[in-house]
Amino acid sequence: MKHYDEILIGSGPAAYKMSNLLAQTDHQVLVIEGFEFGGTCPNYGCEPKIFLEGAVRNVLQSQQLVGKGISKPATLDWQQLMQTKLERFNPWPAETKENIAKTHDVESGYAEFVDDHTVKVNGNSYQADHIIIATGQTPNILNIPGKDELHTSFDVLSLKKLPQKITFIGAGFVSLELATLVAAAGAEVTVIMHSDRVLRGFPKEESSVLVKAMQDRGIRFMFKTNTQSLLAGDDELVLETDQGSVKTNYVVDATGRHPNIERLHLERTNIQYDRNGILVDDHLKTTVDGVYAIGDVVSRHEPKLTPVAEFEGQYLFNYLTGNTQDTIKYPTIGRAAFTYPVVAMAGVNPDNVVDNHSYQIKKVPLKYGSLYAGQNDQLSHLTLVFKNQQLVGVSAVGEHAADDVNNFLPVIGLKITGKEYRQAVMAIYPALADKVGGEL
Ligand SMILES: Cc1cc2nc3c(=O)[nH]c(=O)nc-3n(C[C@H](O)[C@H](O)[C@H](O)COP(=O)(O)OP(=O)(O)OC[C@H]3O[C@@H](n4cnc5c(N)ncnc54)[C@H](O)[C@@H]3O)c2cc1C
Ligand SMILES: NC(=O)c1ccc[n+]([C@@H]2O[C@H](COP(=O)([O-])OP(=O)(O)OC[C@H]3O[C@@H](n4cnc5c(N)ncnc54)[C@H](O)[C@@H]3O)[C@@H](O)[C@H]2O)c1
Repeated sequence: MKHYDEILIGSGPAAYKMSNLLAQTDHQVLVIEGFEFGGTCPNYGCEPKIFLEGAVRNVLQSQQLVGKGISKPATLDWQQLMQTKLERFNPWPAETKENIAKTHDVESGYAEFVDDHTVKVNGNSYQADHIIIATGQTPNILNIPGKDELHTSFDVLSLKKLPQKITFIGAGFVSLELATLVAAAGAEVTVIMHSDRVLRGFPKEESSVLVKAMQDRGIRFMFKTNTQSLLAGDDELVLETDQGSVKTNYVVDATGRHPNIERLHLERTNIQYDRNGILVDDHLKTTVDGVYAIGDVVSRHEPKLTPVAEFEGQYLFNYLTGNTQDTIKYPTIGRAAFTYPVVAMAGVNPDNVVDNHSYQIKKVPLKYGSLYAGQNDQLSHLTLVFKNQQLVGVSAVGEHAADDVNNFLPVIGLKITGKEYRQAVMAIYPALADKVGGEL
């Protein structure tokens, strides 16, 4: 049986980061990928999503400026946009595989464990000093009658012809981002959620601004609604809910994602997991010596995002090659829903600040600045959370909310004061970052 230094199971951002770092060593490495090389983010996640969002944002911005300098708003040609997207993204998995194969052995196929230290793929068994599980997550599918008719984000991001009526179940990142895209392209969109709010984990105020803006563009929200079945009608689908039926042409299940562990056959091993993923210690080691887990498949509190997956890939490389013995420590993590407007945050959520004299919350409307007013952006605002005068949280809603939050991140992560920031940095004016020094 062939023995490697490292076996990487999966080739998404977590494993790809490690694979690239290991390529600079003399380690013998095997990378096993069951589906598209490169994983979720570049093939059917962040990257195609933000690519499509580029045109969508232009269209929505132009609509916002009608009567304020633009006489005719732009319109979106979904088929043309999708064709452009497919031409760019279709070659990526093969190119990624080719790139990995320059320095490592590769297997296309789903890996499974035979025992604690043996992995099998395509009928071949392998062992390694270190086996790294980086298998990510996959969309949930509701267990309702008609579930075979449900689509996922994967389908939407390659949808060649836009259905007239599209319904999303769930109101998290995936649902609201994709609803923004297809609604801008002309689909009639309904978002159904079982709770009374969208984007759990983000501040209520910013999330409510987003819902109002989406409703103003004609997107329908059904709160506190439970989906019961999806039935084929005469010429439409009928989604039955406890609040009545919804006639639609296409239904997207966006009720969350779960760790990709079924195919690994962990029951043949002592590797433990829970519903959030594989259990690891502070060195990302599983409950079996020599076996590690990184990326979205890990059970942890930190959000399941590409930069977090890559950070773990980098950390584990450093740990396994003896560059560090430290336990993993996560930096301040920013996150955003790329809706229109964008909702973004990092650090302490103002909703979680209990009445405590050491905290101060500052609200900063942005619509008065010429940069925002020139785009007729009436919604943008920032919320800053200070603890004993130190910035510990920032959230924002607006067209530029992701960059606005990014601009404040170093202040939180490096724990610097406003005085230290202003002494060290003078940002370009007028631009997004120019407000950081002034607001601290
Ligand atoms: C629609 C969408 C939009 C997103 N947008 C953003 C965003 O804007 N910003 C952001 O930070 N994050 C975003 N994410 C999340 C981001 O894609 C993930 O956090 C990231 O891809 C995680 O990387 P990973 O390497 O852990 O897993 P993945 O990228 O999921 O890669 C895991 C790989 O393992 C493979 N695999 C699974 N089981 C096996 C097996 N048994 N054997 C071999 N291979 C296997 C899979 O096929 C897959 O290729 C988005 C996700 C989605 C779905
Ligand atoms: N911009 C980004 O960074 C980005 C974008 C997309 C995905 N992601 C990553 O992918 C993960 C998954 O995103 P997601 O949107 O699929 O999940 P999510 O957990 O963000 O949202 C799931 C939604 O489905 C609802 N829901 C759950 N069960 C339901 C049920 N039975 N019926 C109706 N509604 C139900 C939840 O209340 C929630 O609104 C995110 O947590 C994030 O880590 C990130």
